[in-house]
Amino acid sequence: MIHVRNLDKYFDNFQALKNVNLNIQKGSIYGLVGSNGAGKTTLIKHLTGIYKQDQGEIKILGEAVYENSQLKAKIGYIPDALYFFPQYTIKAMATFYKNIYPTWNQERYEKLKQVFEINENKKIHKLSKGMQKQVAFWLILSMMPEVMILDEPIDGLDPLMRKKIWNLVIEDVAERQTTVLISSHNLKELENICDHVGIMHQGKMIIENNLDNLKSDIHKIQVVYKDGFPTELHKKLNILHQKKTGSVHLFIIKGEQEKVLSTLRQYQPIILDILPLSLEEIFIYELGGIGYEIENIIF
Ligand SMILES: Nc1ncnc2c1ncn2[C@@H]1O[C@H](COP(=O)(O)OP(=O)(O)OP(=O)(O)O)[C@@H](O)[C@H]1O
Repeated sequence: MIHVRNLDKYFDNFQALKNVNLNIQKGSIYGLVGSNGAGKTTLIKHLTGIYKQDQGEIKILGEAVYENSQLKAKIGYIPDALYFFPQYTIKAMATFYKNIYPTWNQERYEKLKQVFEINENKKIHKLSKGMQKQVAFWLILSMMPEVMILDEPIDGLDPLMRKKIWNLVIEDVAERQTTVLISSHNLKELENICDHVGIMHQGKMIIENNLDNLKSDIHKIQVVYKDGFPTELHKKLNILHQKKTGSVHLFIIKGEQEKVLSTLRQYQPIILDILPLSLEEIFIYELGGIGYEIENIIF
């Protein structure tokens, strides 16, 4: 559905995107995460046809998106910095959308009034930041796009509204096989709704995978050995992080789970537990593994 191949983008001499690849299947909810300045918004602006790449290929529904207005009409986009026409009310903005997007669904717009509970005759620029985000979702959900691209979409929304909106997005994906890309620093929420994740850092896509596969390749393990941790294990395992509390060693180890466990078992541990690993932890340790200062990561 969305395929990006070897994408490069320069701003003057600065290379913001370096050989980026991205693949999103139809009906998938894809979480795009990364360190600050990694290139997420720049990538998204290519997917929405705002920027033209210097190198590489971008295909959405099999077509190039740049200067392709027919394809753009199938893509619903919530940018990180929202823009509405000055002086427009919600109703006027909805009419504008109705005229532009052939898939606009007035019935849905009317139904969603009950979810958002904002008077449609209000001028959008007079609404709070969070309410403006709600309006953006109200409009995008009513335009029934094939693809939704959401850049930091939940910033400024209260927890209840975030939950309501995610439910609407998930329902939409289930009913219509919408394809969704969400860029966010809120990894806890992304983890609950995404099936695939791409992690960016310094202009590169460093990992792209199904969330379950990502979790099956990295493990949090608590282990206790009678005579302390056998030092030779350091050579046999890909340890991304470790911490010792009393006799308990906590490790983040990359690799196939069975192999990791059998290696640890060779030295007869007294305790060997696998603990659940969150997307937030995967993000921290994967980036830590490529030399990014863990302390610098801002969520
Ligand atoms: N129009 C531009 N001109 C010059 N440099 C730019 C421009 N837009 C982005 N950049 C640079 O490209 C890099 C990537 O920026 P981008 O906004 O894509 O990052 P991001 O991953 O979305 O970051 P954040 O999580 O902080 O929002 C940054 O170093 C940024 O300064």
